[in-house]
Amino acid sequence: MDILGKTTYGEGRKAVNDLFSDGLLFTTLTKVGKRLIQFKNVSKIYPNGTIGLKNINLQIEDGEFVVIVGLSGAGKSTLLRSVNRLIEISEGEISIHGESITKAKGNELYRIRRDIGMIFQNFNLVKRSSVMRNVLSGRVGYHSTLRMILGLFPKQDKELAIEALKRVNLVEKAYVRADQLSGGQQQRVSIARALAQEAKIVLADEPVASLDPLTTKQVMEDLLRINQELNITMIVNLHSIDLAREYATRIIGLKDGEVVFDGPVIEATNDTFTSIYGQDMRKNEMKRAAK
Ligand SMILES: Nc1ncnc2c1ncn2[C@@H]1O[C@H](COP(=O)(O)OP(=O)(O)OP(=O)(O)O)[C@@H](O)[C@H]1O
Repeated sequence: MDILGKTTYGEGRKAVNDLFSDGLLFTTLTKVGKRLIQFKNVSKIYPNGTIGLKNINLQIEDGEFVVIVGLSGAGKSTLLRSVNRLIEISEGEISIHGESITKAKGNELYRIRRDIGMIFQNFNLVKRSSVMRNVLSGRVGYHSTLRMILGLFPKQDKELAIEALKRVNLVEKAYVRADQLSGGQQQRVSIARALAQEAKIVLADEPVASLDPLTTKQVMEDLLRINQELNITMIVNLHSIDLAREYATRIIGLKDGEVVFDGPVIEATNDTFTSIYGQDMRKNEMKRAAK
């Protein structure tokens, strides 16, 4: 059976067709070409001397669903946040589709970042604003600051925001205040914000860490659906081995700032996870799964 399940997949396909017929996301989808994220000899040493990353060399291809796993403190957030320079690396270079984000300045940096959406554990929404306003904030990179302060979003942006909300099944909440939604719904609003941004890459830093199992599944399914249907590259930090196995096409295991495993999900055996997490952690996870 398709991993998405027949119903959601069918609905998703219909949404894609609708978007094409509206012409809304047509430009976005036709712009999609081959992209990749490349880490060359990347290290990060924090000002207090802590090593965050040690000589990372990676290449992530267009459309991959990469899950980064590792113990707390292994360097997952540092790796993820270095992609869009939320964290500045100390050595090496990161390039995106052949352009160095490490060296980019001013408008060039702004333009590269516009293609990268970010999803946080705590959702990072403006809680007192409406869902719609939060989703529209994904468009700020496309307009002047003055226009954004005045909230003057063009009609096409509003249509894009509505389509993004439809994709995460939240269109009926468009004019509800963000803090009136459940945690899972708020996370799906942040996914819609990344869609409205027309991000080509989504970085998700522990996106389900504060959610219950059912909501976790909904959020992971949304991420998978936009990965598969819009070919948006996903890089997701997760603590759960089971979720990594279920959703990733590729798993990167980090330990003490170094890549200790990098391969397709099928090659990530129990021994692989034991080497990343240690014996006790792996056993705990297996016990939980058996319950
Ligand atoms: N701002 C900082 N200053 C100093 N050290 C830091 C800073 N941020 C992270 N570190 C350290 O860098 C290392 C990697 O941290 P990072 O947050 O990337 O790990 P992680 O795998 O994401 O952990 P978790 O799963 O707990 O979020 C850890 O030793 C951490 O203590």
